Amino acid sequence: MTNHKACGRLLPSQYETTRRLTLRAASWKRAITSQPRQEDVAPLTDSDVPHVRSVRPNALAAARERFLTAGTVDSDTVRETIAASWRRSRTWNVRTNHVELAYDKNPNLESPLVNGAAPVLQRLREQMSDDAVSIILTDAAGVVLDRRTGDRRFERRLDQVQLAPGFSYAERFVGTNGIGTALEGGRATGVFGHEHYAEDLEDLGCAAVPVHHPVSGHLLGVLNLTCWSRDAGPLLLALAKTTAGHIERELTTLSGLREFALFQEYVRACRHSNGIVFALNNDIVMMNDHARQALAPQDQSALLGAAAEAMSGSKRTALDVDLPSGAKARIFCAPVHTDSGPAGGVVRARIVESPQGLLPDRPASHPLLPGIAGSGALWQRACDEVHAHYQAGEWITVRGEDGTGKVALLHAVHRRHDPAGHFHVLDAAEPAEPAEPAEAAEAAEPADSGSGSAGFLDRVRQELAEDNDGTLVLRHIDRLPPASAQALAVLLHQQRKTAGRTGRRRWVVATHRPLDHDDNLAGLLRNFPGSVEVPPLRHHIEDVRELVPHLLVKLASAGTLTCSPAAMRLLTRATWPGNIAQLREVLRKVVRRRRSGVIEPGDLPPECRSVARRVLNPLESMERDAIVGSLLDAQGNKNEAARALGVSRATIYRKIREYGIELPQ
Ligand SMILES: Nc1ncnc2c1ncn2[C@@H]1O[C@H](COP(=O)(O)OP(=O)(O)OP(=O)(O)O)[C@@H](O)[C@H]1O
Repeated sequence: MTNHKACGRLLPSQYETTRRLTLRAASWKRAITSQPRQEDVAPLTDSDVPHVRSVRPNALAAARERFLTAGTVDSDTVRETIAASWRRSRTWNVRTNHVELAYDKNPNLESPLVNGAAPVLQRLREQMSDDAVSIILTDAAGVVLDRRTGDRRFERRLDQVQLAPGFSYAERFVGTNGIGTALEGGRATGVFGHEHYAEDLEDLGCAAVPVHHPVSGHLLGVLNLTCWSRDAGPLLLALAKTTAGHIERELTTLSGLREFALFQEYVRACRHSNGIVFALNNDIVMMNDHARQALAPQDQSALLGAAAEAMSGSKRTALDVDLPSGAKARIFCAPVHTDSGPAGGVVRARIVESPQGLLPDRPASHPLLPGIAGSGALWQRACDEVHAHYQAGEWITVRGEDGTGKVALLHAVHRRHDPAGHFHVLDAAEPAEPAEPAEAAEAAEPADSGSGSAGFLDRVRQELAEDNDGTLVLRHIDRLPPASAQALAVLLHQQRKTAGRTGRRRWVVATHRPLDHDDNLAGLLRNFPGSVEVPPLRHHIEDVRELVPHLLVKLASAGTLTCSPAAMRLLTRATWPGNIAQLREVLRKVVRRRRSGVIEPGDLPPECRSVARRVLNPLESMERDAIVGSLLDAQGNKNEAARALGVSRATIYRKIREYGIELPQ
């Protein structure tokens, strides 16, 4: 154990040395106020500000000891952020008594982050003069890229704990610490003294703030300030936030110049080519219409991947790429440079071979739909059918279990053709707004009393009366009482007649669950000549692999959250009775606790733990549904269910075991 650690442990009075703290605080205040645009500093929240000053350090040390020996956390002493990080550190089996890290001898020191941050770090270093504070920049994996320290003794201390260029301070290697915990939580984080998981770090205080790309929002790295724990305080975090803000502003300027240069080259290439053109760098992809039409999504990804690799050599390159569809493309990559470094590159591509023989630039068979994910056969069929009905202007019903993505699919088709057009959803399940008692008594139709359907009919009437083109979705029409369904049928019938006369084109779609019998809705359904079925998620379970990253990007916004193979295995084996809506809800719960890093099985809520033993193909999951349905009809009597399905008793027992079917007693 070093002397410094001994100081941190044995001399708690040092924590209270206000004179020294005041001196440091004055120096940091000077640095904060001398930075331009001070008004941009984000306000400190309770959870940002360490309360280690109000908690006695030996109480914190005792709380840490209790956690390490008994696994219990004293919530009065330990902040929730720290307790959560301690638990993660324990799951990763991080050593508590010694810091020894892997060394990356070639970290990327030419990245836009390093270039953009350099002048900001230099400015701050000059303002901090000889203070024992280290200004540290890491990449998104926590690998230290740049470290600037005024005080030699303090610098030697950081070398001892390998807080030095090339070493990763990710939580999974070091446990709770400013850099790693800020990366895990995706937010500004201070970690002070005994809050560190590793004993070696308990004499240090760190304030770390994630730095994001100003255009893509991707996490680029972390700006971290480290000092002796006894000197640390809320101002350290304020200064770290200000500095991270300045780095992001530098990046905005640099990336604006780079992206503009890339855009100019892209437009030039599009003008001179009537084929496929891409432009890309680490943060953005531009693609012409020809590329979107001619290539299936998986072929686009393969081409982009090959082009990105080819351009890492920063020379003009031509190469042939085998695509997942079986086609072969020839790509020509031209890197684009600016004074401030590489800006990406422009790629022109030609399909030179296709599975059917020579068929250049074969159009993609499925339309690309914005904002949704999924390429499983049943899901694609639903997409194609809805798309075809939209193009024909034919009114349809879209049926499917709750949360299968009916409205999401309609919105995507609408956006593909008419992105600026009017898209309106009226929900029959939504309660009516409360009316004034007198009005309500007058307005209520006898059959609708007590339901929200009167309000729904009014909203439909009002929407139809407005002179809009675009798309109108009537959601959950199966929840309407019979009289309201009839009234709606009359309303829509009149609308169709009027539209026929005036030629006004509004696409009306109704969504509902699968119907056992449609007597109540028969009149209403006659207004919709077409009908499309959206499959339950378990029938296109392979799409979970596409849906998870897609939904995580939306839910975690700024953070970069990925799913480990083990967690993905659990997600693809769950049965998802609530379909995509349930998957989204599960991921939302995960994101609430973790904004970046990797999702492990332990991060998933319990509903994902009871799963089939393997991924079922669509046919198998339909078979499982049929068995479950008939078991439910037969109140769990397996013989009766087997008879109804026309299979033997042995078969139904085998299938129940194979599919892991469990019915409530
Ligand atoms: N293919 C998809 N890709 C991405 N997100 C999707 C997809 N399908 C559905 N979602 C998301 O899942 C959630 C539920 O989808 P949506 O509301 O469209 O389902 P629904 O079938 O219309 O629901 P309901 O049965 O309640 O009417 C939404 O947040 C939606 O954005």
